[in-house]
Amino acid sequence: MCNHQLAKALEAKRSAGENIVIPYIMAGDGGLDILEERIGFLEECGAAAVELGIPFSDPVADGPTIQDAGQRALQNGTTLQSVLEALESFKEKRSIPVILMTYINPIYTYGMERFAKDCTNTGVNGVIIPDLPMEEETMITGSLEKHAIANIRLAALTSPDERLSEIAQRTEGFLYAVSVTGTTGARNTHGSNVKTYLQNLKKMTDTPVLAGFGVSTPEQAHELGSNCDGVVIGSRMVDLFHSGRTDDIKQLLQKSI
Ligand SMILES: O=P(O)(O)OC[C@@H](O)[C@@H](O)c1c[nH]c2ccccc12
Repeated sequence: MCNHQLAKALEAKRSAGENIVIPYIMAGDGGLDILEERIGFLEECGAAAVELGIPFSDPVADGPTIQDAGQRALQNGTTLQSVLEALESFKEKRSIPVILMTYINPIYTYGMERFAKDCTNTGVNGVIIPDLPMEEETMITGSLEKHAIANIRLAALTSPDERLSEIAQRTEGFLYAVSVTGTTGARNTHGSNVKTYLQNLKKMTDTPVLAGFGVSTPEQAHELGSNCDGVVIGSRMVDLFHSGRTDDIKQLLQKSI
């Protein structure tokens, strides 16, 4: 699968009238040998795609839940390379798109061209690189384009319209609308400005717009999803997997769609 397949998979959900839901999990949290099972389970629960975090020592966009998951994954020796190897080992067995969420540093160390090529080889469809601003992205966009890996851009609540519009034009796969000013983590409410922010982004692109950060309940998923195309659920998912509450994950996903 490639870039086009991510877009296709999301479009299929959108035209079926579903709220698109993408769960985030931390690769290597609980060990890499359970990765196949977790992705398979999320696919079964109706997830549109899976966002897979690569653990990193300095995760500036992450709150405590994902920081802790990253620490657990690093402690058991998880690296970008070992995650790609794990993904390769069961790539024929999954049909759900996989998106890697990684800071630029691990990619830089791995080698950017090698990274893009190995994403294709291991069946990765897209990437989210939160600490790579638009002004710096040309260091990797050539390689990602060459290997047809979707480069999913992030919009921020604090960006002026002109910048948002540029980001919305450039994004591939979907537009990630960061819906809080702050780090990742479950929250009870979103600001009253989020509704107009999402509606505004929707006008800027035909690519699906998904809201993320602070979404942890089906109510929030539908509230935000009613102003865009769906949501990303991260910290809550990480928490539920860590405590082994798979029934709750199933319910959360099925009620959020
Ligand atoms: O954890 P939350 O608040 O549900 O937010 C999603 C998020 O975890 C996931 O998309 C993500 C994890 N780390 C990130 C860093 C930047 C952007 C996005 C992310």
